[in-house]
Amino acid sequence: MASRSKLVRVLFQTSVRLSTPLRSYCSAPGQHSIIFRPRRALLFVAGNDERKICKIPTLDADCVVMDCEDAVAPSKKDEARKTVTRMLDEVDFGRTECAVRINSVDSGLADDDLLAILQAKNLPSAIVLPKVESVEEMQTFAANLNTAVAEIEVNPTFDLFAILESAKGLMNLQPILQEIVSLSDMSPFRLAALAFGSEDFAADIGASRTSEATELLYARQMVVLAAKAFGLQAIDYASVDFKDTESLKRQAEEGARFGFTGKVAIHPLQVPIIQQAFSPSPERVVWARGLIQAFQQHQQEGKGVFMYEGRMIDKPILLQAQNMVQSEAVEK
Ligand SMILES: CC(C)(COP(=O)(O)OP(=O)(O)OC[C@H]1O[C@@H](n2cnc3c(N)ncnc32)[C@H](O)[C@@H]1OP(=O)(O)O)[C@@H](O)C(=O)NCCC(=O)NCCSC(=O)C[C@](C)(O)C(=O)O
Ligand SMILES: [Mg+2]
Repeated sequence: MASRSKLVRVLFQTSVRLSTPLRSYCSAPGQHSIIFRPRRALLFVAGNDERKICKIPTLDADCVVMDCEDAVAPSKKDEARKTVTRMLDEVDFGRTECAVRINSVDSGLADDDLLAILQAKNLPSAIVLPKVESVEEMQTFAANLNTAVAEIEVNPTFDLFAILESAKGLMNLQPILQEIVSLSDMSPFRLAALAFGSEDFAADIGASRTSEATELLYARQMVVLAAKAFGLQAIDYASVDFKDTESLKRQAEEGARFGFTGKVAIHPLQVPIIQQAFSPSPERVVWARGLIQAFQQHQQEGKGVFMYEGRMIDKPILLQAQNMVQSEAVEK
């Protein structure tokens, strides 16, 4: 157990670090900044599957999520923790960001996951927390992460991706997110993304999954709304039929139109399709640049609203164009 003085030091240092302004890459109108790091495809891989993890540097994914949760059988949890910890130090993931999905707070396994992962010299930049359902769980998670971080020499700050995957979690979404944001003032994490766990969610509400995903519509839109209200990236569901690349393209493009900023991937085949769907097309970027220029010109002439390429333009459309240009710049 860490001494109280070390815990206080960690809390103080963490809050100092978190007061540093973050770069932003896009923002919803009148809302907070959303973090700059593009996370179009989050490629999951079982934490105990060393062969697949070693392939990650060749796959050009924005982010890999090494999983200690549902991709790992109960009897392999310890093996997964050890493999993930070793892979963090041994594999050069190149441009791919490293995240680790720990087990849910109520599983009783999350603490051991955290303690194991924090033994790595190269810590992951993000922790993925599944099955978020209550404010109390978030308090437990923050306390346990603070304790685990107090045991090590370095003072990391993790991006946190919360996964919403139950009816209870959906009903409690706003207080949960509020609690995470306020806990992050005193903890070594910063809430960065809200993801939707469609498979657990469908099981929880007794829905049957379809390719059109109409049964998920309300929950997905709630996830996007909550993410935008809290200035977070919004990560859409995993399309589990990975051989059906045509449906994946349609589903990913729909997610991008809904306002999601990325999508879970489970197979290498899905990565380029998802990343393409969540990148603005060159034509749209040219359109956005022209619009921004025209907007500035009209502003100088004292006009707030004007026509551009046959469409009425005002401030919200300008903000959407700015998002497009900025996200294209960071994805390069
Ligand atoms: C489906 C599986 C078993 C088919 O695996 P396979 O080996 O049978 O497939 P393959 O087509 O033969 O694979 C081709 C090559 O790609 C490799 N490969 C294949 N997949 C990956 C991968 N992910 N990362 C890196 N490499 C991968 C694979 O090893 C192989 O290379 P090789 O011949 O040289 O060995 C495999 O793709 C896999 O394990 N995917 C990840 C599954 C996973 O992590 N699931 C949990 C996340 S989603 C989730 O939990 C739900 C959620 C959010 O919580 C909720 O909605 O509720
Ligand atoms: Mg799940």
